[in-house]
Amino acid sequence: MDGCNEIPFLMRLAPPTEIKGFGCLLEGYQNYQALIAALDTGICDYLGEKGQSDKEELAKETGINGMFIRPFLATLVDIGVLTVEDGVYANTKAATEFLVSSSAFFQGDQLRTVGKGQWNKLSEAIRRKEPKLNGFSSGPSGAFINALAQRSLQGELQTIVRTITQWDGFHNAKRVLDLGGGHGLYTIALCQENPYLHGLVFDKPHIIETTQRYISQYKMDNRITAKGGDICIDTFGSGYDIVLISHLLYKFRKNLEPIFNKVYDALKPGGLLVSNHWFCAPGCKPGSHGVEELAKALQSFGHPLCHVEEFGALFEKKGFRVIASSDVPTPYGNSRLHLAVKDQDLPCKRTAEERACCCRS
Ligand SMILES: C[S@@+](CC[C@H](N)C(=O)[O-])C[C@H]1O[C@@H](n2cnc3c(N)ncnc32)[C@H](O)[C@@H]1O
Repeated sequence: MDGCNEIPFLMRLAPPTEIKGFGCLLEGYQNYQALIAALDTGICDYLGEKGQSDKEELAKETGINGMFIRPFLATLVDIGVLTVEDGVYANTKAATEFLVSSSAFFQGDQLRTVGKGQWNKLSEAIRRKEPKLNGFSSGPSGAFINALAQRSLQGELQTIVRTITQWDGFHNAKRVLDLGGGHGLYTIALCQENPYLHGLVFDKPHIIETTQRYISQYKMDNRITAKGGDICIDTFGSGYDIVLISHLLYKFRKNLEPIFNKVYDALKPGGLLVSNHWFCAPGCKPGSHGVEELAKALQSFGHPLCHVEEFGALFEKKGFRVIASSDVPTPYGNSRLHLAVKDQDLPCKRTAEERACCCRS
C-alpha cells in the first residue's frame, strides 16, 4: 500500500446497517442446522413415540450433552419444531407430519439434501463444465431418490395424479409405464386410484433396489414391476395405456425426438403421454426469484427445458395431440404438465437417422 493516508482510522468506520441482512442469513443457516440436528439426534422420533418429555430425559435419550440441551431445545421451539409448556416438550403438528421418520409425509431426506449436495459446494457446482455424476451408473444416489420422493409429495404428485385420473381413458387403462420413474410413487399412486392398472417403473439398474423398496412399502408387488436399463438403448415393451415422463428429459434436451419416437412405439393408439418438466422463461430470461431459478438449474443439469411452445409443437410432429397443459406448483416454482394422446391421424414423423435411433445426450 502506498501512503499511510489510505489506512482507515478504525474507530471512525461507520458500521454499515446493511450488515444486519447478512446476520439474518447466518441465523437462517444456524436454524437450518438445528433442524438437521433434530433429525440426526432422533429427538422428533422419540417425542413421536413418547408424546412428551422434559429436557433431562430428552438429553439422556438422545445423547445430547446437558450443557447444550436448553439452548438447543429453545432453538427448536423458536423454529416451530417443538412446543413447550411448564418445561414439558412435544412435537408441533409440522414436526409430527414432516420430521417423524415413520410418517407418510416424512421430509427428512429432502431437508438433508440441501445441506449435503451441490448447495454445500456451490462454487464448485457452478464452475463445473460437465455434470459431476457423468457416468451412467454414478448417479443419482438412493438418498437423492428418497429426497425426490418426499419432494413430490409436497403437492406435485397429488396434482399430477389427480389430472391423469380425470383423463377419459383412465378408468379403463390397464398398463402404465413410468420412464425414469425413480421412487415409483407416481405409478404407485395411479395404481391406488385404478385397481385394474398394472405398472412398470423403468430406471437405471442401480436405482431399482430403491424403487422396489417403495413398491413393497405400498404393497404393490403384485401389480408393479421395476426394471433396470438405459432408455436410450434398452426396450421397455409396448401396448401401454399411459406413459409418464417426469423430470427426466433435461439432459436429453438437445435431442428429444428419439425419446418421443420410443414412447410413441410403446403406447397403444389413443394412449396417453404425460410429461412433467420445468421450463425456463421465454427467451431464457432470468425469472423473478433468483434462488428458485438456481435450484431448478442445479436440479436439471444446468438448465430447464427451453421454449415451451416448441416443446408443444414436438408432440404434434411426433404423432401426439396435446389435450391439456397446465402449471404444477413445485418447491422450485411451477413445472409444466402436458397430457397428449397418441393420435393415429397424426403420423409420427421420423428421419432416416432417427429410425436408427440414438438418443444419447
Ligand atoms: C430427476 S429423477 C425423476 C424421478 C421421478 N420421475 C420424479 O419425477 O420424481 C430422473 C430419473 O431418471 C433416471 N434416468 C436418468 N437417465 C436415465 C436413463 N438413460 N435410463 C433410465 N433412467 C434414467 C434417473 O436414474 C432418475 O431416477
